[in-house]
Amino acid sequence: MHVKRIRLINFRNYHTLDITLNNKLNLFLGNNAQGKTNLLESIYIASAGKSYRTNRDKELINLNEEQAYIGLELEKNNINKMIEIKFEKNKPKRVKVNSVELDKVSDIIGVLNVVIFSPEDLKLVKEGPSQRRDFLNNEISQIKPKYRYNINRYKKILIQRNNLLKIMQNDRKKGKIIEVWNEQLADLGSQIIISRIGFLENMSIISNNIHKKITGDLENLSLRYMSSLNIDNSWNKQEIKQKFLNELEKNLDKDIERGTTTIGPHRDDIKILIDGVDCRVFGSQGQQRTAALSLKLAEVQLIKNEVGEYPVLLLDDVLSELDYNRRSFLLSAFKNIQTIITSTDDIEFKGITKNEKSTFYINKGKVKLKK
Ligand SMILES: Nc1ncnc2c1ncn2[C@@H]1O[C@H](COP(=O)(O)OP(=O)(O)OP(=O)(O)O)[C@@H](O)[C@H]1O
Repeated sequence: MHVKRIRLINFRNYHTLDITLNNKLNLFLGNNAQGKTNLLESIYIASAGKSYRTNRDKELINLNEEQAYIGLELEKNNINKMIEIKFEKNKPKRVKVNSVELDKVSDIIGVLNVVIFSPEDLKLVKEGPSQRRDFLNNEISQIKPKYRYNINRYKKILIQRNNLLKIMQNDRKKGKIIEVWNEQLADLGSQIIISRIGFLENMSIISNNIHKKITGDLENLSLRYMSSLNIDNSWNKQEIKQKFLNELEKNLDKDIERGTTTIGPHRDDIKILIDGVDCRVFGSQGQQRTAALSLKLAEVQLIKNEVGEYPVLLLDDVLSELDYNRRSFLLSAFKNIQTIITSTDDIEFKGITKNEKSTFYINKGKVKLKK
């Protein structure tokens, strides 16, 4: 799939933008704070329905304006599609696909698949568990819309259960309804865990293949789902659900005392192992970055396997963060994928014809194509 055209009106520091992209490589060059990341963000929003930088849509509207617009034309499976998103201050955003308004913004997920890679992602291995959970949630949602639904429902029920736990701190009798929340949490939670374990099994094989190529066959990468429920990863849904219910009951006193649910998929993590050793604890900084790169690239392959087409790859100023070997690998691995790269400095690409590359200059929210 590829993005053909992007139109922006009053989006962040863009007043009006209308550009046609190359099917292969697009390089956006500009100094700091000119609008490079803003442009990638607009493509990401057309894919996910929301930004990865902020939850407040009004920040996306130009500071001096009341409304903003993202219009994106794409081709997927040889069919043209048009995504349009309108933002208005103090109103929910509206999303249209081929001129038909969607009931729910999240229904946009899956129309355009993108993988975004920024310097922050290189910290995926090093950072705390919430980053890795976000990674799982975002990636699985792109492939399985039902997963997104389950996660959203789970989060809502978790909030209700936690509110009840706080009420129970003063009056335990008021907690009769907790069993209803436990049942729903365990039902959705077990589905979420099953999806994550399945996803990681695939991801482990693909990311290891990539990791071996980057390291010249020197290292083996593997991934393991680490559940706070102490389950065996081979268990079926019913077994996980029963264990979750038992653990919720067992931990009730602790949960009431803390006013929060202390176990469940919202507390789980991924262990990233190099040659069987936990890379987060024992890996060098270089190994952690390579592992993160392997995971991100595996995501691209996984989407291709599930959706049948490669996603669009967005590289936000990430090339300057990689050494020569990793950079060459990244660029050669995905020659046939539409790639949109931002950078402050010009980048030399080998083996790419003139027609396969477009270079744009960004200056204060204005974009010019290099002739
Ligand atoms: N809602 C908004 N209205 C107007 N300007 C905005 C808005 N949001 C962000 N900006 C401005 O957009 C500019 C460009 O931001 P962007 O993050 O795209 O920079 P960049 O080109 O990627 O720079 P860097 O190389 O430093 O990452 C910033 O100066 C920022 O103040």
